[in-house]
Amino acid sequence: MSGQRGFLSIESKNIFSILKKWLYTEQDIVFRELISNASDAIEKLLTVQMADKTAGCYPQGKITVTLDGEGNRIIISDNGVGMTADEVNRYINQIAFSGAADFINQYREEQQDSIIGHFGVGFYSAFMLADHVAIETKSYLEEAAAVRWDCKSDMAYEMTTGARTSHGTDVILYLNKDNPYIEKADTVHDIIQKYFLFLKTEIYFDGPNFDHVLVNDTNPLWNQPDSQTTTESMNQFYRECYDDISNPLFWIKFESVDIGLRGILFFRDTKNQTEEIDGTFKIYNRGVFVGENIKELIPRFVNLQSGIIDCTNLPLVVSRSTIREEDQKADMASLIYECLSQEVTIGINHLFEKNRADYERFWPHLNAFVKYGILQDKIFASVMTRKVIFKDIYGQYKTIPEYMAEGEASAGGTVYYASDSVEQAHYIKLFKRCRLNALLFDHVIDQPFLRRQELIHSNVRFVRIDSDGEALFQGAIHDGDQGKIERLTSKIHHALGERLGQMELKITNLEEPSITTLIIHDEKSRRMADMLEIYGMINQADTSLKEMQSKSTFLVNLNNDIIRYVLEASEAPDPQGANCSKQTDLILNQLLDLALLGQGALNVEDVEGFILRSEDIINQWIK
Ligand SMILES: Nc1ncnc2c1ncn2[C@@H]1O[C@H](COP(=O)(O)OP(=O)(O)OP(=O)(O)O)[C@@H](O)[C@H]1O
Repeated sequence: MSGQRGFLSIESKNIFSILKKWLYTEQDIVFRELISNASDAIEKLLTVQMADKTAGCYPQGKITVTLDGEGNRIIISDNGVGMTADEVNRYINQIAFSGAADFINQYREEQQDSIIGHFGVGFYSAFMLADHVAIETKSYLEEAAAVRWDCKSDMAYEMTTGARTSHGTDVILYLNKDNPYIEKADTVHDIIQKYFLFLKTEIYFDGPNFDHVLVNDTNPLWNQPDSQTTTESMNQFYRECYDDISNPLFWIKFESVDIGLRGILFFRDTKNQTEEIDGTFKIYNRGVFVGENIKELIPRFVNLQSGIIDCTNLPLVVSRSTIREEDQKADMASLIYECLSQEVTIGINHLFEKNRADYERFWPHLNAFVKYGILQDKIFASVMTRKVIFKDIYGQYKTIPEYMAEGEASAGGTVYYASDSVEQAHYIKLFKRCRLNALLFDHVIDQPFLRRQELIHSNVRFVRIDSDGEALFQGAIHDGDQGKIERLTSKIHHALGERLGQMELKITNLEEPSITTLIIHDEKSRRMADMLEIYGMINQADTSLKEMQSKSTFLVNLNNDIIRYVLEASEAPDPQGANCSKQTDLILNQLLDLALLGQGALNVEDVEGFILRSEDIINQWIK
C-alpha cells in the first residue's frame, strides 16, 4: 500500500479539544473504550460466521492487553473483524458522523465527568494517554491487505502497509511521559477487571509480574442455568463481589427477554442494625461495567439491597453508530426500573406465599425494605401491602388482615398497636391480662407506614395501646351504680383537686377486676401532641404541656377491690382517731400517680409527693 497522509476531519477537532479538557480526570475510560471496540469486533465476526455458512471457522475470540514498560506502550489486540483500508478511512479518519458531533456539542456544556463516564467518546479517547496512537489491522475479508495507521496528536495521520498476518486489530498507544500507568501493572489489571469482569470474550493481561493472566469471568452466575449454580457458588460470588464477610440471606435471579435484562438481587444480612444502609447495585451492559446505583434504573427501595444487572439495551453507553433519541433512552431506563420492581415483587411475594417460615425468619432484615418499598413503589405496594407482618404482643408474626380476623381487640376495624414496648409495657401487660392482642409498630418507618395505611384503608383505625381503650375494656354501668359514682366522684375531686387538670373523670365497671385506674388518651389529640413535639413546638420533658394538648381520661374501675374499699371507707374518724378521709385521699393520689407512672408521664414535681406518700404507707404498715 502506498502511504496515505491526511488531516482528521473538522468534527474531530471538537472531540480533541474536549479530550484535552478531560485529561487527568478519568483516564481509565481509555481502557473501557478500546477494549469495548475490540469486543465489538469479535462479536461482529461471530455474527458474520453465523450469518454466512460458507464463511470460515474463526478461532475463539480473544483480547490481549499488553503493558510494555520498555517500549513505553500499551497494546490492545483482538482477533475480531479487523478493518480494510477503506474502513479505516471511513470509521477512523472521517469521524464526521454528524450525530456524534451534535451529541458532543450538546453535552459539552454539561458536567464533563458525567459525559465521559456515561457516553463513550470511542477510539479517540486513546489520545488522553498517548501523543502517538497506531493501529495495525487486517480485515477478515479474503484478500484484504493489512493496514497500519499512525496519528500524532497534531491531527495528521499516515496510512501505510501493515504487519498483521491474521485478521484482527492492535491498537498501540505510545504513552505520554506523564501517564499514570506505565509503572503500575496492578492498576491496569484492576481497571480492566473493573470494567470487563463479566465480558463474554476472554481478556488476557501481559505486563511486569503478569504473564498472560486471564482477567475476567466469561460465564457469570446470572447466565448459568439454575441447575448449575449451587448455594456455595452464589454465596462466594456475593462475598467477593460486594466485599462482605457474611453470606446473603437469599437471592432472586431474574431475566426479562424482552428488554435483554438478566440479574441477581441479593438480600443482605443486615445483622439487625436498626438503621439499614444502602446496598450496592452494579450495572453492566453485556458484561461491560456501566456504573453503580444509577437512580434512573434502580428503584430506590431495591437499592437497599445489593444486586447486579446486565442489560444488552442499556441506554447509558451510546454507540456513535446507534445514538438514540432522548425519549427512547428514558423509556428504556423506565422499562428496566419497572422490570426490577416487578421481579422484586414476585420474589418477595413468592417467599411470603410459599415459605412463610423463612419470610418470618428473614423479617428483621426485610422489615424496613418491604415497608419502604410499599411507601415508594406502586407495583410493590399493590401486592405487598397486605403481606407486611408485625410481631404481636405475644411474639407471633401477623399480617394486619390476620390480626383483624382474630376478632377481639380488632372489633370495629381497629388495630391496636404499641409503638414502644418499654414505654408502653404497662398497657401491654394489661392487654395480656385481658387476653387482648396488639401489634408492635416499633420501627422508625412504622409511623409513616401507618399513616399511609390509614389513607388507603379508611375503614381501619390504628389506635395506640394506651389510647381510646375504654371501648376495649368494656365499661358498663349497672342499676344502682349512680349513687356510688356520685360518692366516688366527690371523693376523687376532694383528694385530687387540681391534679386532675384537663383530664376527664370516668367511673365505670370494667370486666377485668384487676384494673384499678387507667389513663387513656384520645388517639387524635395524642397524635397532635406527638407531632407538636416532633416539630419542636413542645419540649419533650414538658409533660404538663403535652397533657394539655392531648385529651385524656382518668378511668376508675368500680369493679375493683381497692376502689370498692375507697368507696366504702367512712369519712368519720375511726376509733383510734385516725382521719379516714386522709387515708382515702392518700390512696387516690397514689392511684393517680401509678396510672401516670404506667403512662411514663409522672411529672418531676409529682415524683416528690409520690415518694413521700409511699414512705407514709410503709410507715403505716410497720407501726
Ligand atoms: N478494534 C477494532 N476492530 C475493528 N473495528 C474497530 C476497532 N476499533 C474501532 N473500530 C471501528 O471504528 C469505529 C469507531 O470506533 P469508536 O470507538 O470511535 O466509535 P464506536 O465504537 O462506534 O462508538 P463509541 O463512541 O461507543 O465508542 C467503530 O464503530 C468500528 O467500526
